[in-house]
Amino acid sequence: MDTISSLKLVSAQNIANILDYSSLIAAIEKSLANFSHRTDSGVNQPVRSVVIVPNSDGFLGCMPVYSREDDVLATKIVSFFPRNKDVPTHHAVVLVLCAQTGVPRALLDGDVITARRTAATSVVATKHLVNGEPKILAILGSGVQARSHYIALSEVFHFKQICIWNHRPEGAHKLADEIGNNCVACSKVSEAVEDADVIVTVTSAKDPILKAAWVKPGVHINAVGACRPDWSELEPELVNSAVVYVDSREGALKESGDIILAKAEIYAEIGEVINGTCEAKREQITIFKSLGMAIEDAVAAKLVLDKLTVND
Ligand SMILES: NC(=O)c1ccc[n+]([C@@H]2O[C@H](COP(=O)([O-])OP(=O)(O)OC[C@H]3O[C@@H](n4cnc5c(N)ncnc54)[C@H](O)[C@@H]3O)[C@@H](O)[C@H]2O)c1
Ligand SMILES: O=C(O)[C@@H]1CCCCN1
Repeated sequence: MDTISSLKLVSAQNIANILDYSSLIAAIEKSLANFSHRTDSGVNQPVRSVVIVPNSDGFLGCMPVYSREDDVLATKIVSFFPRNKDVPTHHAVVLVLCAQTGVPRALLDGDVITARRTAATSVVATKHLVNGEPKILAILGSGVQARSHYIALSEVFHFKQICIWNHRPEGAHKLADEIGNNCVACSKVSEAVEDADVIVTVTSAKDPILKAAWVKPGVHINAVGACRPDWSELEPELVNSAVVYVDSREGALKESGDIILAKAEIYAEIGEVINGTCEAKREQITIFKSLGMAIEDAVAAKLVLDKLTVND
């Protein structure tokens, strides 16, 4: 048997056409809840293993997972080279294997999956943690995740205004032009976030860009960048003034500089809020620290493969 010739290959374009946010958000919400059941979950997901590539700031992450409920066995391989200029900074593939035999079944482009499942995860966290009906969204960063977060959050919430800041102002202006008339590019982070009900940090910053003094009481923050233990996007005072939620406690304690450097207390996993075992403290400043989990990629890949099978 030739493993390669029997693999189904699924392109980015194909995935972009069929992976809709409404199904994805529902699937991600279920998987986050299931993951946080731990011993009863039937999810076997080690913390991502990371290989550092010296002198490039780059790294390679391997993200395997098995989920009994989803009947899926998969692994994502993702690289992140933040200094890339002519090619994107992130590249990924998702390999799905038969959960009964281990036979490799499909290899999917991982770029669209990563962009959409990360944004869908932030949507789920925002739904559970935002205080009231959010009207103003601030996005810090103007790359791939900034775009997917704008699209995914706008599917669920109706923002009157969107404020974009980027460390290179031309990036913020370009994204603001793409989004249109209820969107402004801001030259300072403080200006972008001062009235925001929801803030998304999606930068490659290694040092804090967002400060406690700039945000409103009760704001909800999705902190999506800074995935290394010595990188952070949030000032420690901000992290320690908030109620901190994470995707995975083990992942956050190993990888999140925002939490490790601030010596912050993790209140709950977002799955524990969905399961009703921990409270959503909506009136306080809430931070959802997202590092990204293999289960998110696996359920997204499964959605794609299920839709392809139906259409075959
Ligand atoms: N939590 C998750 O599941 C998950 C998944 C994918 C990506 N990410 C992270 O989200 C972040 C954004 O990813 P992306 O795919 O949009 O990347 P991208 O390269 O498309 O965009 C990066 C953005 O950060 C800005 N930036 C670069 N250096 C900066 C600096 N020193 N200070 C401030 N801003 C800077 C760039 O101008 C750009 O707007 C990255 O940190 C990435 O690793 C997280
Ligand atoms: O979960 C992910 O896919 C990403 C990869 C890059 C670093 C942060 N997390």
